[in-house]
Amino acid sequence: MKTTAPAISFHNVTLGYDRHPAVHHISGEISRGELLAVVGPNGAGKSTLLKGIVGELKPLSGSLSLDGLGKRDIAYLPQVIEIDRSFPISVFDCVAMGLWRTIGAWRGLRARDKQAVIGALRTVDLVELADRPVGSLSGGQFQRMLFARLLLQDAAVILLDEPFRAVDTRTVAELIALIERWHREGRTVLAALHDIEQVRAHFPDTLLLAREVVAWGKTPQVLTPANLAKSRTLTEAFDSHAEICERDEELERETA
Ligand SMILES: Nc1ncnc2c1ncn2[C@@H]1O[C@H](COP(=O)(O)OP(=O)(O)OP(=O)(O)O)[C@@H](O)[C@H]1O
Repeated sequence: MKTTAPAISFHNVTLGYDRHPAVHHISGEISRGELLAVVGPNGAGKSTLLKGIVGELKPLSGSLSLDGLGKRDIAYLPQVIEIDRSFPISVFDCVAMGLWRTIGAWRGLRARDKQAVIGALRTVDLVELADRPVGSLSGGQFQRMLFARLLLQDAAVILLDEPFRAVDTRTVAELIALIERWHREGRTVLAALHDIEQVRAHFPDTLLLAREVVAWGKTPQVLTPANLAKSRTLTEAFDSHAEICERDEELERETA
């Protein structure tokens, strides 16, 4: 049973594209301060769920609520492949964008804002590269830069989509330390991940998805061999058959 106030509540929510559900009938709550891994095979709907929370996708049915939180309280890191790395901007300026919420889009940076940017760059060990264009960074450096920007965003809820993709082991350890710091600070952190051992080691709670919820709760109880096998079977079955949501069809027949 959850003891703390929810940060995000799902009410039988279905999310998808062009009216085709990608993840459906999700109900449940994510508590404030939770460190939750969202796990599932390719195509299970992990990114779709995060996009639903951040408001990039409107529910096809059902609803989700951010209890007492606004969109501005959410920081979202999409998958690296969705980010345009050719944007002509320096590492410093890109990280400074994390301050947008506090200083507004058009005001210049004050001395203390610049110090905050340098501090965030120092945390991720990128001060030396502050003047470089973002396009010249390696995959791991680029991801560290995005984490520095998240640090400055100071958000209550942080959503990370595959944050360790194309990142070396040392950087992964540093980024996990930052995630654990956010957790200690009482922020709600969700990360879509595929490395099960990483999840077991660092994430107390897990939501296992396969186009629907397979299991949701304490990580050791969720990541059982039986649940993992079920998630693979369900995702494959959904991918090969379902164009439309069968449960919705049944409901329509019942209520017709
Ligand atoms: N923009 C889109 N338009 C149409 N279908 C999409 C779109 N994005 C995702 N999908 C489909 O929605 C389903 C869920 O995709 P999603 O990206 O959420 O899964 P995932 O669990 O994040 O997968 P991965 O581990 O491969 O990143 C997939 O069948 C995918 O093809």
